[in-house]
Amino acid sequence: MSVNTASQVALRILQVTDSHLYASQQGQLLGVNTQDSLKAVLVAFSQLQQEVDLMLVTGDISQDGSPESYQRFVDCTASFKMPQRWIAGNHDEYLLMQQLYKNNPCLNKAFVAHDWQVLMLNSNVPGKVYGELTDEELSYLKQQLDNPTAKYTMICLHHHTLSVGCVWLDNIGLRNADKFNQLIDQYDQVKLVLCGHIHQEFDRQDYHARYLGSPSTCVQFARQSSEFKLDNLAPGFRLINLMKNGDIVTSVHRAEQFNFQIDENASGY
Ligand SMILES: Nc1ncnc2c1ncn2[C@@H]1O[C@@H]2COP(=O)(O)O[C@H]2[C@H]1O
Repeated sequence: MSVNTASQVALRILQVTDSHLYASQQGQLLGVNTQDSLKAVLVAFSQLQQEVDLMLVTGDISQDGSPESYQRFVDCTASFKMPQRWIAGNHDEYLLMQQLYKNNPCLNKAFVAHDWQVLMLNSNVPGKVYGELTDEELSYLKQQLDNPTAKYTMICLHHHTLSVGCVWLDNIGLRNADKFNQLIDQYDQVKLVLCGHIHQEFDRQDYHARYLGSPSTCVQFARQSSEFKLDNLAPGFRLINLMKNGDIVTSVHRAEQFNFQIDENASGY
């Protein structure tokens, strides 16, 4: 068994996803105040006393697409000094995000840390719940993979690209996932595909890439459910260490101290 030491880590990441914030700080999703749950998740992260280099925010920052909801995310995370990188989810207003944060590196599409290249793809389709990578986005991906700036690649996008075993969710994943998966299968350097959207823990190895998904910072979806169903697991986050040798060390954590009562009869939102 290999032992990973700090000196072997290329990048330490905190993944925060699907916060679904509202303009109002009273905003609730299916009985959960989404600002309170995000704050509880951030407290749970702080209690671990783990240093990270980056906060990676994999979409659905906002539930209502309001400028105030993005400012709310900025305010909630202001005490954390690590850089942030964001992608848009289906509930986000991507154009608004680009306007609001046009001079902010949080929307940068690519960066390198030691031997890892990280690519941030936009799968948002305005007005739709499902995701899609435009031809332009797929060409960008291919161009980056043809001209790698580091030995290993991690790709982040909001929508999931493999079945997660929930029929209703798989119907609203990445619509052109086949194209995406066929493309990345040709590039051995792709070691990790990270998504949001699925509000549950997910971890699968497929060919050379590992596919990870994470709990939402608000409500959780029940695993292996064919229809929309909530789980009463606590909100959470994922830690990911990208190792210099290409390994990935990751763990999921939850804000177990957070008191909440989900609307168990909810059949959707
Ligand atoms: N009952 C349902 N059946 C299918 N989709 C739903 C249902 N309820 C909500 N949704 C959508 O499914 C999405 C899953 O994650 P989102 O948070 O993006 O937003 C959710 C809603 O837009």
